[in-house]
Amino acid sequence: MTNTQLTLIQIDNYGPWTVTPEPRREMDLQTLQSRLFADLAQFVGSRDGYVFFTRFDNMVAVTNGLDRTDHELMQESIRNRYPVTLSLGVGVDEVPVEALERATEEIQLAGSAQDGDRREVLGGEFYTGSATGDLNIAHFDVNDATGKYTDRLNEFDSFIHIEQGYASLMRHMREAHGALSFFVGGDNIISVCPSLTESEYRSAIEHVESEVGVELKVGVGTGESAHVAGFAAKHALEDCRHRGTDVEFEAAPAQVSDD
Ligand SMILES: Nc1nc2c(ncn2[C@@H]2O[C@H](COP(=O)(O)OP(=O)(O)OP(=O)(O)O)[C@@H](O)[C@H]2O)c(=O)[nH]1
Repeated sequence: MTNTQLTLIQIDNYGPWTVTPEPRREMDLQTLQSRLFADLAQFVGSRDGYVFFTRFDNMVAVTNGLDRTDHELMQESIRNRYPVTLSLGVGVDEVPVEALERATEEIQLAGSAQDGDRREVLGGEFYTGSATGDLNIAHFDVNDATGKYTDRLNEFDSFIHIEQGYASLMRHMREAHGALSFFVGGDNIISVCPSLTESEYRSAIEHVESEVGVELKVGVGTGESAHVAGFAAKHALEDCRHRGTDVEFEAAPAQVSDD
C-alpha cells in the first residue's frame, strides 16, 4: 500500500500583489516565480522530496520525509527573502488526489487565496512512517521526441504535440487512477501514482496514442521518498530504452545496513 504525503504550496494574496499599486512588469513576475520555484526545488529536493511548478502561484510537492518543522522552516526562509509569503496544506493518502484534496481543504477552510489577512497557514496531517512501498513514481517520456519533433518542427509546433500528450495523459491518470501527472520539461511527465499494474500503465499509453497520436514509454519506481522512487523510475526508463519496451518497473535498491 502506498502512503503519499503531498503539500499544496500557495502564495498568499498573490493576485492583488501583482497589480498593487499598479500592474507589475511581466518579466519581473516571471523572475520571481521561477526563482521561488528554484528555491523550493532546492529546499524540498535536498530533503529527498519533489516539487512541481503547476501554475507557479500554486505548487504541489511530494513531501514524504518532511515534517512540520521542515514546513515551518520553508515558510520562514521564503518570508525572510521574498516579498510574498506561503501557505502550506499537507495531506496523506494511498491515492495521491485524495492526499491533495486534504491538503487543499486545510488552506481553503482558512480563507481565500486573495484574503489580505490569511497568511502563512500551516495545517494538515504528516506521515511519520517510512517504508519502501510508500511512493510510486512513474516517469513518462515521448518516444523519439528529438527525431519526430525537435529536429523537424519549429519549437511552437513541437510544443503543441508535447502539450497534447501531456493533457491527454494527465486527464486519464487523474480520472482512471487518482494519479497526479506533471510536465517537467522537454518531453517528460512525472506521475505520482497509487499501486498500478503493468496493464494499467499500458492502457494509459494506448489511450494517449489513440487520442492524440503521441507515443509514450514509462519507467516506474517505488521508494520511501520521491527522490528514491523517482530515481528508480529513471533507471526503469533506461531499461525501456535498452530493451525496446514501453513499460518497466524498478524497485529502489535495498538500503545498505551498517551491521
Ligand atoms: N526533466 C527531465 N527532462 C529530461 C530528462 N531526460 C531528458 N529530458 C528532456 O527530454 C528531452 C528529450 O530527450 P530524450 O527523451 O532523451 O530524447 P528522445 O528523442 O525522446 O529519445 P528517447 O527518449 O530515447 O526515445 C531533452 O532535451 C530534455 O529536455 C529527465 O530525466 N528529466
